[in-house]
Formats: sequence, structure tokens, C-alpha cells
Amino acid sequence: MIFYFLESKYRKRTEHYIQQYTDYELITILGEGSYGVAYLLQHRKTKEQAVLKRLKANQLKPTSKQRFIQEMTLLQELQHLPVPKFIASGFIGDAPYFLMSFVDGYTFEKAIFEQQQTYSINDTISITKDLLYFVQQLHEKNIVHRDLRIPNVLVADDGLHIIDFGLATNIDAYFNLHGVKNPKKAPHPVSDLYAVGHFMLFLLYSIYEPQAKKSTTWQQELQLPVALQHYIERLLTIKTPFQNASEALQALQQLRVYSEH
Ligand SMILES: Nc1ncnc2c1ncn2[C@@H]1O[C@H](COP(=O)(O)OP(=O)(O)OP(=O)(O)O)[C@@H](O)[C@H]1O
Repeated sequence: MIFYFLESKYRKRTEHYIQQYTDYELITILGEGSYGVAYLLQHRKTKEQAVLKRLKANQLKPTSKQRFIQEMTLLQELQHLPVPKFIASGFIGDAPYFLMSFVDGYTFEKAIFEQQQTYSINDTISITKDLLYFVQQLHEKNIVHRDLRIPNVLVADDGLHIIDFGLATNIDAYFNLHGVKNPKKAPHPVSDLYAVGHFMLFLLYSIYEPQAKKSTTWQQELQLPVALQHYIERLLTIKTPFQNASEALQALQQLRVYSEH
């Protein structure tokens, strides 16, 4: 309850801050997660849009602040990649924030669940190649994103953009994958490859028509060409995992699927 009041106080404070101390107008709240709030702003003169991301009031403990600052630092290190452009940072009261460019596009979550967009096998493969190309470059910088979910991958006119580096971290070269059942949070390349596997399944399920007979697994439901199923199983570590993103990308480039849904 106390955090509810604190957060509403921070909302007002943020609105006041934007009005008084920035060159932007507040347009709307774009999204709110468990740890941050993203505001859409518009520059008063240039009319360019930007996003202000602020740490939420219930997350003002040192560990969350540190994570937030790390997210911002990583974003600045990755400016050569298709990520939002870093503009500025500061504090609103005790809450750190940063300002970044607005990606004028839509997330895959929105495309699939709100716009009912469908993705064929070929579409999925082509989009995944772009995503893996990004992942490959990210891993070359020794960073894993660890949250490559459909709400964090956006499509704009100039291609894919990746947001939300809140869980990103440096790759731990000594991390032992042995015995790790769910590699989602591993500080290891396999974490992003695993997420790419799930990303592909979300796209492929967009063309799935539920059958009367109850199926149990995605393999049974989707009935994908064998090579593609095998490929996704490797991403999901059900079969021998790929060593790294380059190997996964190369394998996808060589993948031949003969049946098209
Ligand atoms: N630079 C941006 N351009 C366009 N939209 C953005 C941008 N940054 C954030 N958004 C939108 O705001 C939403 C929330 O942003 P973000 O995922 O960074 O916040 P979060 O608090 O970390 O959320 P979560 O806890 O759900 O991961 C995103 O899903 C996206 O729709």
C-alpha cells in the first residue's frame, strides 16, 4: 500500500520534472513493468519523440538502482547496434532515469496478440536470422541480453530493434552449464539462444490452428519440417546446443525446409 502512494507521488514528480527541467512534453505512459515505467515524450521544438525510463518507487533499493544504472551503461556501450539511442540521464528525487530515442514500430507481442499478425515458416526464419545477427554482435561485445522476449523485440521500417537491457550482463566465461535445466538466466550465450528458440515458437504459433484432438507438445502441435524442429530443439537445449550465436546463425542460413505452411 505504501508503495502505491509512493509511486503515485513519483508519477506527479516525474510529470513536473519533465515539464520544468526538460525540452520535452509528456505524451503518455508507454509501458510499466515490475521495475520501470516508460514514458513517451515529444521534443517541444523538433517534435522528435523520445522515451524516458524511470525506476519505480518500490525499487529504490541499492541493488535495483545498480541494475538500472547497469542497463543504462550497457545501452550506451551498444550504440552501434539496433538499440534505442541514448540521450541523457539523471535522477528524479531518488529515482534514476534515462532518456532514449523512441523506436517508431511495434513489438512482436503487439503484432501477434493485438494485430493478429501471422508469420509463415519462411517469415520466421528470415526474422530469426536478423535477431541472431544482433545476438551474435552482442555476444562479441561479451554481453548477454537474457530477456529476448517478444515484448522486447520491435519491428520498425528499418528492421528489428532490441530494447530493455535490464537483465543484461557480461558473459561469464567460466559458467558451468552442466546440470542447468533452465538456462534462461545463465550469464552464458545459451541464455539468448534459448530465448530465440521461444521467440521462434511464438511466431510459428501465429499460424497454428488448434486441432480438436488434444496435443501435448509443441512438436506434436506445430508439425514442423524435421530440420526446423531439430533446429529449435537445439536452441532450446533439448538436443545438442549450439556453441554460440555464430554457429546458430550459420545453421539457420543452411537450413532447408521443404514444406511451407
Ligand atoms: N525506446 C523505446 N521505443 C519504443 N518503445 C519503447 C521503448 N522503450 C520502451 N518501450 C515500450 O515500453 C514498454 C516497457 O519498456 P521496458 O520493457 O524497457 O520496461 P520494463 O519496466 O523493463 O518492462 P518489463 O519489466 O515488462 O520488462 C516496452 O514493452 C515497449 O512497448
